[in-house]
Amino acid sequence: MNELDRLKSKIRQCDATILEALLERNKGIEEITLYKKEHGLPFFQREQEMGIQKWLKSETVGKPHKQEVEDVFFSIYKGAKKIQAEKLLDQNIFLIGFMGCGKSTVADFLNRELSMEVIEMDQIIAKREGMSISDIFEVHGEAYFRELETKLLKEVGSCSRVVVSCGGGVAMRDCNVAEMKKSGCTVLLTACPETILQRTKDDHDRPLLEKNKSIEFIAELMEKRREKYEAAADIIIETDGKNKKEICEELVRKVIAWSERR
Ligand SMILES: Nc1ncnc2c1ncn2[C@@H]1O[C@H](COP(=O)(O)OP(=O)(O)OP(=O)(O)O)[C@@H](O)[C@H]1O
Ligand SMILES: O=C(O)C1=C[C@@H](O)[C@@H](O)[C@H](O)C1
Ligand SMILES: [Mg+2]
Repeated sequence: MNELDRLKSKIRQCDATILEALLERNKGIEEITLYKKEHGLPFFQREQEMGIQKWLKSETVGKPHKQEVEDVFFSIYKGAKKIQAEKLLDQNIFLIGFMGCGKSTVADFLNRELSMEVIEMDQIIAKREGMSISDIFEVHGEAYFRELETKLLKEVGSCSRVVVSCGGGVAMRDCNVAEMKKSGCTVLLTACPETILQRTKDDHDRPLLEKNKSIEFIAELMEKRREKYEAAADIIIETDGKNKKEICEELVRKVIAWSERR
């Protein structure tokens, strides 16, 4: 064996070692996820993740190719989140509910903690149309916007394991509800009018609320919508007084239970 072949063989040996360790690691992630699921333990442990990252930083101090090594580990950590998500959920998650109930917040958390892809319906529609939701309402009217929502939901049907942060009015149309139920679980987030007002009072991108920021208006619109929201929901989660981690823990548990009941 010449020198070059010997060096190449060393690299191949390293690859085999990395591969074996990675497969073993991934298996460990699956086992931990199942253990947590079976024993009702929390899925989201930010402190633990911070600890792992701290360990990595301390281990790579002064080592060659520090950044490259860290990049690989971050990719492994992200992959581990995906493995966790695959073990826990096997359908799309449609987050529905009144403006400000926390759909985008919950979607963002699931993206960060389980590496789940997020579809922000309002954002996608605004980008496609090249104008804000408020402008779409003003220029083309609400009916036009509602058609765009239905069209987008049909497209989402071909995705798997995505989190869809729906527009607040999506559940009002029966055809939308039927579309969501074809590929996933509909999760209704609720909050009382006082909480909604508190959460939305400083924003200006909700045309239906813009000139109506009062408990009375919110309570009335919420009441008008309640029946439709509840009929559309596979799962309901009350969000008042809960933080996003608590809501997402509840969400994952309830989606698993719903999925097992089916
Ligand atoms: N559980 C919560 N506790 C405290 N604040 C929250 C919670 N959930 C969301 N918020 C805050 O409330 C505001 C509205 O939340 P968010 O944008 O997620 O609502 P949304 O349901 O996506 O609204 P929209 O239907 O208008 O898109 C944000 O400022 C967010 O940080
Ligand atoms: O509740 C609603 O009807 C709406 C909620 C927002 O997400 C936007 O989709 C739009 O402002 C309409
Ligand atoms: Mg939102």
